[in-house]
Amino acid sequence: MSTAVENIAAAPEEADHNRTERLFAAQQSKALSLRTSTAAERIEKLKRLRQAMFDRTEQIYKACHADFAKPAPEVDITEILPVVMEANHAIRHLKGWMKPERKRPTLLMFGTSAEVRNEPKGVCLIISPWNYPINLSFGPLVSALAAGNTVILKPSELTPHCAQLMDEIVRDIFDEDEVAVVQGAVETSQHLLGLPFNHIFFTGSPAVGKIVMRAAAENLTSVTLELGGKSPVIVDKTADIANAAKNLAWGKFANNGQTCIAPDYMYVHTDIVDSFIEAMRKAMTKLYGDQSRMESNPDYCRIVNDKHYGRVKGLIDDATQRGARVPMGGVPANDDNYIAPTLLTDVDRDSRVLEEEIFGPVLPIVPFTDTDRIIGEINAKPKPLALYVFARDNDFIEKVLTHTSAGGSCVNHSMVQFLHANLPFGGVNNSGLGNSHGHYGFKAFSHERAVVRERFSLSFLFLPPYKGFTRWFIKFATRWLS
Ligand SMILES: NC(=O)c1ccc[n+]([C@@H]2O[C@H](COP(=O)([O-])OP(=O)(O)OC[C@H]3O[C@@H](n4cnc5c(N)ncnc54)[C@H](O)[C@@H]3O)[C@@H](O)[C@H]2O)c1
Repeated sequence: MSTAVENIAAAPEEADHNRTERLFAAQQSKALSLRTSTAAERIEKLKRLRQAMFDRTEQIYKACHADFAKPAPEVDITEILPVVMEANHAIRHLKGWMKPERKRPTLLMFGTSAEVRNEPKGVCLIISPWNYPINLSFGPLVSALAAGNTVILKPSELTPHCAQLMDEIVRDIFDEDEVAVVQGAVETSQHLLGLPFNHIFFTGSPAVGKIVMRAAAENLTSVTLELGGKSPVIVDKTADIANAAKNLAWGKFANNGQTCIAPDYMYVHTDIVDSFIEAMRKAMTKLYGDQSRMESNPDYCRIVNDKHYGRVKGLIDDATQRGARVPMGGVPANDDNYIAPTLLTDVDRDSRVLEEEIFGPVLPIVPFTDTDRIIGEINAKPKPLALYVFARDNDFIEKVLTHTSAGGSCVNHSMVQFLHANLPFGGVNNSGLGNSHGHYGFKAFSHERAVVRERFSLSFLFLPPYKGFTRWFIKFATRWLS
């Protein structure tokens, strides 16, 4: 049997618009019948998707490796596990999530009963990025299906082997009027954005997020935007340095730093900068072996393509030309998009590496002594997707958390907020809009419909003619019943 990985040459560059429109129309009518779908029916679909993750594990490894040399254990942790976890969580809780939530009447609404019903939004579009191609496509798909929707999924064209494999998986386990993959690049994406979807779930850069939101506005389509940006780290002098280095080395260099919530730049208290760099060196050697042999370590993946390799190398070059030092890593001559795990110090404040989202294995270190000053600097930038703080001093931690804003945070760790199924995952302003994961993901793909049932309320007393008792009652209600 030929696999998706072998078939990749057949993948179209842009989708056939006629097929896309046929799919959309078919899904519109299917979505109507799915309004009455039961928890058991939805759970059966989630189980199919979960099973595919196990049945296709070897193909997923191959596709991720072909796209950016992603190591199999990292595929397990960051592609397969999150999808299986999302599915398991939804399967466990879906019945409860689907139940209408009863609401107690307020004084003014005495004599009514009320509930919030979570109804499916309808036909949903999921547009995903390349950096966790399977996870960030099938994760939202779990939430969309749990909420009873139909879905068109547009994966990234930059990870074509994964896109082709997902197309094959979806064709295998779903009817296309329920779930379909539409492959293609920018033109395909923009054509899809012109259709009147009921919800768009987009994961990608803030720049494209704005394009998506503008297109959605044309149809007043609701959006969830999972975006990116520069996620700061603060390492206080009270931090457990070895622990901070270990957790940051993993958080930063897993997936080669191509993670939306990767630590982007780091404030380290001046008193501990030298020992922190030494601890990072040790932590990296422990995780990925000796620096000189890291290039051949199969656990260390690659930059996705030449364009991004050139971009990340350009950030390092710009910083070093402005006087930055490279205490660890750098860019050896090579032809396979390898950049060593790199630390930068003495970085000029105007360097591009401190301005643009790095999205690669480069970590600039900025020493600090004045906490208020760095809080001010963080608040002067667009709100980040993640902010990490390492300290033993609880007052310090509390100060950082209360005086900054971020999509999510970890204290004394990095990245693990993504794996907590009971927490919302999302950004704020420039880093995103709305949430995903677990119950929050289910809500993103549901419309919360308010339903009031009249029994014996006093609302008839508001009806005209507005004279005598009615006038008195309106004033009474405004003062005492509102
Ligand atoms: N918040 C999150 O959960 C999350 C997760 C992963 C990545 N990200 C962010 O995504 C970015 C990296 O991913 P990327 O490079 O794939 O992002 P991207 O925005 O370039 O592309 C994302 C998707 O949008 C499509 N697209 C690209 N240009 C488009 C256009 N002009 N019009 C319509 N569609 C277009 C692409 O085909 C792709 O499917 C980073 O900024 C990262 O922080 C965020």
